[in-house]
Amino acid sequence: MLVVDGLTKLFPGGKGISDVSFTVEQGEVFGFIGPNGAGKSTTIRHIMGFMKPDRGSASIKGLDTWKQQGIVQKLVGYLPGEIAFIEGMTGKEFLDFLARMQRVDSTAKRKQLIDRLQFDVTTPIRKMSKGMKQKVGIVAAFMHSPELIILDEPTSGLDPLMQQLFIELVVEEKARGTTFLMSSHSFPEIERTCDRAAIIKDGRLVATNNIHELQSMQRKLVVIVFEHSEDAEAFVRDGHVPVESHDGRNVIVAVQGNYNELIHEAAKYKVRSLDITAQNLEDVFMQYYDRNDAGKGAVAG
Ligand SMILES: Nc1ncnc2c1ncn2[C@@H]1O[C@H](COP(=O)(O)OP(=O)(O)OP(=O)(O)O)[C@@H](O)[C@H]1O
Repeated sequence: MLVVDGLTKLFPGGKGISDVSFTVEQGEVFGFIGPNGAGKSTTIRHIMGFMKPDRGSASIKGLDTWKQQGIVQKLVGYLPGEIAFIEGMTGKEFLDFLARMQRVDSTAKRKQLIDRLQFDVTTPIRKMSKGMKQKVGIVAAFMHSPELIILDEPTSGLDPLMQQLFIELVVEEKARGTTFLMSSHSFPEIERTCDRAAIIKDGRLVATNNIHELQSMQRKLVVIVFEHSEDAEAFVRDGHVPVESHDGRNVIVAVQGNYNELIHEAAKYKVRSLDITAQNLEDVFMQYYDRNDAGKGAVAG
């Protein structure tokens, strides 16, 4: 669906992106993660055909996004990082204006999105909060049911409830076969929606990974508090599960995927409480990268 190949753009002053390559398959949700200034928006602007690369290319369904920007932009729903609205319009007028350009009857879908995002579309845009404007932008990107939706930091400005709703919208659209590319600062958000993700730092991709594979590699630390310290000692002595630490009635166990053994062993004793904390997925991502690609500058699929 989307192929980014060696995309390079150097701005005066030396910032920009260098040799960025990745592909997004049809029906996939692909995350693009990186700190401020890493080059996410620059890459996305090239993919949208707004900028001419110094080297390399981006193509959507085989069409070069710079050379055939008019056709390409019609195929895509786009939420920019900073939305430039036309001054003086209400949300409704802006969406009507876009709908005329999109030339698709999006009335029903638009109404459904507005109902779910819960905002007053008749408010003048200049009076809207950042979050409300973001909602208008999300409706604009989704309403014409494009095959590919490109979102530049879609949840910035949204409260936690709306962030959750946004994730549900992405999951529903994905089930209908829509392809997504979305940039984010936030690993948890990417983790909840994406199949694969790429990390970009200082204008270069440092790793691309399958999120589900990373999740299965994620270690969980389980803190078990036993009713009696003798039980904790016996549990540790049995040695059936890898114990990280033991102190009185408290035992911390590291688990990677296999919970049955732990449940089986712990159930032999009286457990007072049990807490689970997950290893940060970003750490897993970087550990995986260090192990597989360190020094090679290569990208893991
Ligand atoms: N038109 C431009 N002229 C000069 N420098 C630019 C231009 N656009 C972006 N840059 C610089 O290129 C780098 C990458 O910017 P970009 O906006 O792509 O980052 P980003 O990853 O989207 O960051 P953020 O999360 O802050 O939006 C930054 O250092 C930025 O200052």
